[in-house]
Amino acid sequence: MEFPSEDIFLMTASPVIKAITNFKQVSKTLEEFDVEEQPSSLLEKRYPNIKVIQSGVKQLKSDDHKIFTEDGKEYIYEKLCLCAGAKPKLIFEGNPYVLGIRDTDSAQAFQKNLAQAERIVVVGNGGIALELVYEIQGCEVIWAIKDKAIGNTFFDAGAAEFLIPKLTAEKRETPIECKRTKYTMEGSEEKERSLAASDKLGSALGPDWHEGLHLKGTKEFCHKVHIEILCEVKKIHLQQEFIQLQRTSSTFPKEEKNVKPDEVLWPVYVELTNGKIYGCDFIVSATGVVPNVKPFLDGNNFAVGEDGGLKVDKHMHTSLPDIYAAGDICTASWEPSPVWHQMRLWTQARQMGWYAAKCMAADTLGESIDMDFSFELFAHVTKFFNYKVVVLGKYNAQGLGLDHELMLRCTKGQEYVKVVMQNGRMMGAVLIGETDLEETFENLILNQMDLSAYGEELLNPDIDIEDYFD
Ligand SMILES: Cc1cc2nc3c(=O)[nH]c(=O)nc-3n(C[C@H](O)[C@H](O)[C@H](O)COP(=O)(O)OP(=O)(O)OC[C@H]3O[C@@H](n4cnc5c(N)ncnc54)[C@H](O)[C@@H]3O)c2cc1C
Ligand SMILES: NC(=O)c1ccc[n+]([C@@H]2O[C@H](COP(=O)([O-])OP(=O)(O)OC[C@H]3O[C@@H](n4cnc5c(N)ncnc54)[C@H](O)[C@@H]3O)[C@@H](O)[C@H]2O)c1
Repeated sequence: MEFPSEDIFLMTASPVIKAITNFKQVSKTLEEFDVEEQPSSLLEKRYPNIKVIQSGVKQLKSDDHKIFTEDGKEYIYEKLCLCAGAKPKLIFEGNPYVLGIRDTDSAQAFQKNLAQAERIVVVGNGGIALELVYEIQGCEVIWAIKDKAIGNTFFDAGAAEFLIPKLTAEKRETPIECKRTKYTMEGSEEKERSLAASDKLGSALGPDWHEGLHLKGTKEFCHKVHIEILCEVKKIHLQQEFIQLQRTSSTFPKEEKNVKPDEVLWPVYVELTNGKIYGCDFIVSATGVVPNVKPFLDGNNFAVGEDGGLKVDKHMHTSLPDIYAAGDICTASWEPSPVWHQMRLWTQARQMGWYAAKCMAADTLGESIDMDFSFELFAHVTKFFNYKVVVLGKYNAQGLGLDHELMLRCTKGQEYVKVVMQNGRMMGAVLIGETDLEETFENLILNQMDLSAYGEELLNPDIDIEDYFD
């Protein structure tokens, strides 16, 4: 707290605040922490100059340095940091059978619907879809993806193949403990939580969000996932519409894989661009996010990135005076390190928030500030299909064009190691399983040492690679 005598207002639409606890720097850039929901009074007690105002911001007048909240109040700021996150980018938004997952309310609504479901369709191929298809039990999942292989935001086809057997496993394994951010709800008060209106945007759930949920449908089996590749959703037909089309159009496609007796109908039918139709109880749209900029744009001439976020420079400053932004709402618009890119993740939101605060303080004091080290290398640790997953740098050769080489090491059911090399330098890596390679590879990517002489030996499991580079 650099300015204990200044008033700091934390304005939030959510009744609880998220606090980071047990923060641990696992390596130079990989970090591990718990995220807890806490009543705002705890923060106010700890820092008396912070006041939490629980009301959504409905308007910003940047020319007047004023913001207006939904409870009819207005506030003047000297410096403002916008951290309003993102919203799910839903397909067929507004269709009552299409659900998104973002905050506690939407996750609970999903759980409730799943408890009555026999079959659902999951659309999307990123973090949420990967977690869902693995966690859901007792409900058939039709997983519709645009790509050839699963998990396109994190993996290539090789890694996808390594992971697939876990989806056909009969039994769920005991979850592994791994170094990744953990999400708990300790300290939050149920009473407060239930007051949150369902149309209000709460905080994104983040890591381990499904651990407190019971993700089970009506059946007794474990996984039953059918994957439809290279397709999108063309149309969603409600039951009545579907019956009508079946009756009147001789060319209308037949429903695939009907698990119910012929005369029993599904509430909703999904028509895919590959011509197939699946009946289901509901659809989950896990199709990414859009920055939540709407309340702030009207009347303010922000520069906005291609992904819809508020553009920020290397000091987290937006294009408007005294307004900064951090986390999912912003689009990093500085010239990034060759091995860093933005991804809307907890870790980056925390790093950006921390660094934005330092930039705001430095500006106030008229001091200069260097870019935070965390933006030197993209580093993320998570868990998919009960494997520890570490992704580093340009792990999918993002932006490297054809000018790169891949090296692989894979032991079925145990580990998958991929490194991305360019001109003898390591540019990125995907590590699945307990590889213990993250620190060494992090160093090799950061120091850009010429590794040409080592060739394939880099991934030789019989060599202790750490000794090589000490
Ligand atoms: C299901 C799910 C699982 C995820 N899993 C992971 C994971 O395993 N690892 C990982 O790194 N990341 C994960 N993420 C991503 C991560 O949760 C987000 O990147 C991160 O929460 C972004 O932080 P943020 O502070 O920018 O936004 P948020 O956490 O969304 O917080 C935005 C805050 O702004 C408030 N707000 C919004 N509009 C207004 C307004 N008009 N006025 C006032 N307040 C407002 C909201 O109430 C909220 O409190 C996951 C996301 C989801 C949805
Ligand atoms: N373990 C983790 O690290 C983790 C887990 C869950 C979520 N997250 C983060 O939370 C956020 C939300 O997750 P998400 O899975 O919704 O987003 P995502 O960005 O990870 O994935 C979106 C997926 O939807 C696909 N898609 C986009 N439009 C589509 C369309 N019209 N039809 C079909 N597919 C479409 C994309 O190809 C991509 O596969 C992301 O920022 C993600 O990184 C992270």
